[in-house]
Amino acid sequence: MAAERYIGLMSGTSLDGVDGVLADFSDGCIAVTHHATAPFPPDLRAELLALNTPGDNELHRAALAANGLAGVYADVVQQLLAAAGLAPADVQAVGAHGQTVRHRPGEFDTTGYTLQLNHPALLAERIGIDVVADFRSRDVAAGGQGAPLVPAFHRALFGQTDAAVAVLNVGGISNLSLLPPTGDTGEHDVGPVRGFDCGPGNALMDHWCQLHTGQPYDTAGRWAASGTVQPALLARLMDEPFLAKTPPKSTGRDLFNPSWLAARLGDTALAPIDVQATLTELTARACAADVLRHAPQSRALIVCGGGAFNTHLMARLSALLPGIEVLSSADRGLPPQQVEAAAFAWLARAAVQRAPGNLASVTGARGARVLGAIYPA
Ligand SMILES: Nc1ncnc2c1ncn2[C@@H]1O[C@H](COP(=O)(O)OP(=O)(O)OP(=O)(O)O)[C@@H](O)[C@H]1O
Ligand SMILES: CC(=O)N[C@H]1[C@@H]2OC[C@@H](O2)[C@@H](O)[C@@H]1O[C@H](C)C(=O)O
Repeated sequence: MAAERYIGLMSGTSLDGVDGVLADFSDGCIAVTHHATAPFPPDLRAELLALNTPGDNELHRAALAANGLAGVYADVVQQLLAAAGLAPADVQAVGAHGQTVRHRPGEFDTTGYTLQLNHPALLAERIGIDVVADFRSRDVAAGGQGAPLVPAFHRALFGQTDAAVAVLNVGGISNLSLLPPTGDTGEHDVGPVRGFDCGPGNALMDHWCQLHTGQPYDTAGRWAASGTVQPALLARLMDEPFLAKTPPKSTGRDLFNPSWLAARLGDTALAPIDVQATLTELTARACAADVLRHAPQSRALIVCGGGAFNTHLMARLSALLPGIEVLSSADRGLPPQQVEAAAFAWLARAAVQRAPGNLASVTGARGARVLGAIYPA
């Protein structure tokens, strides 16, 4: 059988840069064969971050930022082709997520919108491979949240026939997929896959760490681990209505941003190290509470996204979830930083095959929809 290769490109809400994977879907399997990354140039990162907040001359700035993003995406694709010794014609399509700068589904006129900056035409022009982009807007048009989209992929990759498992992605924002046992006879024996955004992942921790240590993130959570959780602050953070909201639900930097944190910190003078400890505890508690509320029967919690490298966060999740094995996705065959990019390779393939990519049980859309728009090479 001819090789069926797809590339997935993800740049998420952490804004740390682009992860790309080359995946081979021959024989119905998902095999990630190569991984490449590229950090954002500092100016581009600053502009993408700034575009998350209303500002002057946004249309012009967004268009130029999208050009810059396509350049970084193209570099990652070239790295993958070079590492694999492949030509553009050897790859069926590239799934390019784009950079979410606003996410307001179901708001305003009730349809609302989700906006991922991207320039798929420019990317197709640079790499000579079909590009699939704009994965979220069709689900929003169908009344859904447009996010999270990874649960269908999580099911394909991590679903077990004999046990319920949960998959937690800790990127800038955290999201959970709840996978019932697929059963020997097929899926959905014990209900549909569910999934939703839990709340903050690394975004607030990264912001605080950068502000007070100059480092982009708290490596292994060591700074947080040496601080003391502040109960009053934690209670104010946990009081956020989004955390208690019933799914379907999704969020982003529109809500969990430095202003949100500043409003809850108020004038209280706390040691920065203790705030970091408290922010890490917020992420751990919000995610653990969701597992216990929605899928306490889960046998395992498989953690992916960069947060899986935060040893302190992983230890807190384990402590808060007795009886549930908390493990990195690496222990189930795919390193944490590759899972989302692999999901967009998988979603690109779905688009090319005109197969639905969303799960209405997750996003709340009126039904299954083919996601994305194809820009031919
Ligand atoms: N060694 C580490 N120790 C602690 N945290 C880490 C480490 N490595 C990465 N991280 C965290 O992971 C983040 C990047 O995660 P990831 O690449 O999954 O984010 P993302 O793609 O922006 O995610 P999403 O789209 O899910 O929001 C970093 O910003 C940092 O907070
Ligand atoms: C609108 C948007 O970009 N959402 C992202 C974000 O990052 C994590 C969480 O919030 C999740 O809902 C989603 O990403 C993953 C890839 C998803 O759609 O499943």
